[in-house]
Amino acid sequence: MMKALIQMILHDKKDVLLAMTTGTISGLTAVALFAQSGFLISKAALMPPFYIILILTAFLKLFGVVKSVSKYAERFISHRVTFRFMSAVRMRFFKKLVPQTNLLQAYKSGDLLNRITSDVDLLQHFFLRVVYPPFIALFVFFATILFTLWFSPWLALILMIGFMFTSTVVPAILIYQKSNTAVQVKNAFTNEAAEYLYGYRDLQLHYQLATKEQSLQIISTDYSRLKKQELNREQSMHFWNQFISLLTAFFIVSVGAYFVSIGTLDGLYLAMLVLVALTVFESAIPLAMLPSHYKNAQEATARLDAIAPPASPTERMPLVSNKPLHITCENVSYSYQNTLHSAVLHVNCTIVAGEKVAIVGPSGSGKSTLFQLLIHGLKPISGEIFINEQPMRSIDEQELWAQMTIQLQHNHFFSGTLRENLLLAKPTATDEELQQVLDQVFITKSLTAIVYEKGGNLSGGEKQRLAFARVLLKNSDLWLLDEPFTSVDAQTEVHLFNTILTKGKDKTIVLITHKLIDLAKMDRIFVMNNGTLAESGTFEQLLTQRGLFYTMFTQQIRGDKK
Ligand SMILES: Nc1ncnc2c1ncn2[C@@H]1O[C@H](COP(=O)(O)OP(=O)(O)OP(=O)(O)O)[C@@H](O)[C@H]1O
Repeated sequence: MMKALIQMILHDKKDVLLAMTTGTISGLTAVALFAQSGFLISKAALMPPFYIILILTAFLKLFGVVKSVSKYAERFISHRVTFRFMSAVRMRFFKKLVPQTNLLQAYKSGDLLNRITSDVDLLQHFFLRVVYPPFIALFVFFATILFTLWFSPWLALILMIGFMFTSTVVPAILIYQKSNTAVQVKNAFTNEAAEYLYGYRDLQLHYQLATKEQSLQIISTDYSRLKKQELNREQSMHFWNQFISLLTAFFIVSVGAYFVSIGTLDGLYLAMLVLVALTVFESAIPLAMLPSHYKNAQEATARLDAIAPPASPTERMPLVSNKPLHITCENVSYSYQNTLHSAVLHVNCTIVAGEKVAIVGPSGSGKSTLFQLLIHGLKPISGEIFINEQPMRSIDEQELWAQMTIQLQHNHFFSGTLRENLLLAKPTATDEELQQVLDQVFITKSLTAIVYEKGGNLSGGEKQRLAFARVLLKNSDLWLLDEPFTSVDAQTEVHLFNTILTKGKDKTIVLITHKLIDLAKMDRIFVMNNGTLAESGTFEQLLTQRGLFYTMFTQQIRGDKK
């Protein structure tokens, strides 16, 4: 991705060039300003005609103004490049991140948050502190060394040695010393903090709060210590830079004084050359921190790359068919990352348009995984799912989801009003329409009722009924519902199940459920077991078959009677 970062920066070639030019002008005029001051002091001591002093002072003013204006322009332009660059980085990252619906399963949420915020933000230093400071330092030093060469090759050599030390030796030491640990510890700290916050209530109930707090405290102390070490290292690098600059000035004074004494250098220029040497190192100050910023950027990009592998280059096509949708699974298998067994294995099935299919099976048999595959939340590891003969993976996702009405096991509710949360499913719905669906799902709250973030003030059953209200509002031709009423009381559940059948009379419906009693009303039942589609058929067929469905059904009936 480092190459990609450079390419993103180069999108703004004109501004990059302008920032470098203004930065170089600012560096050069700073040197010229001090050179001129040194020269003016020496010249004034020789009592030249007044107009000479006047001209020299005018130049001093000119350099001062140019330095300030060019510095301002450099800051302005370089930050403009950085803002555009950051926006491109964020867009690139989010474009890859958003389609990966299973990210929270693969990463801890604290870790993910760290990558989204802190890793992306670390890259803001990439242009400002890594890419262009070396160019400016190089130009300014090169011009200053040439300038000094005009007066004395030896003094130019001293300046060059000083530059070599400050631009290569000091940063090289920093590269050698910098380790990855601070980033890793920071990550561990964020993870621990996120788990502490999410699990606060459970930890409290199990008397484990103090233990967790202790481990959080230990990681936090480790992190602070490492940050302090990093800061110390950076400060020592600044110190060495300053030291080299003063040492160079010292050698220039000593060697220059010697040359003046033997008459190979005019004493008039000595103060000027010393001030030049002191000033030119200012443009090298950012170089001390360059390796640290470079390494940070490298680590951040590696972490971002790890989470967001390049999107598959396959072109997504629109859903071409305008016939009612039917779904076909051909030998579909899926296994989760870092697991040995398949959650779904060699599933073959067809769901024809208008059909009502229930997917049932023991807990952990692969129902939800198959559901996720059907809604394109997961992509099969092998096999293919077709929508009207068109491979699902080739269809534009937005278009696909526009045709599907999906109710997940857990649905999100945003902080706002009930109305706003319902409009998500149908932005054009009138209040009358919204009120109607609320009545159909037996919600008595008003449309203006406040909903907390994540539906914190709603009961489990209310959340499910509101999610179902969204289904009724969206009302596309294909409904996919994953255990929609597990938290709803038995009587309301029967009503809502009937609503599915009446309102979805002409729809294709796929319903995952544990409740087997009412399934006679469904056209077909798929029975999952250990990831495979063990049985399929109508309610009567499956009962006559006396297989897994029959066993589950009789057990459930017995359980209900007890
Ligand atoms: N994110 C995940 N990472 C790894 N394994 C997973 C993940 N999600 C599910 N599994 C595993 O995949 C298998 C199928 O899980 P799935 O959730 O599809 O079952 P299910 O039939 O829907 O179960 P339930 O009825 O309890 O919801 C199980 O063995 C489960 O442990």
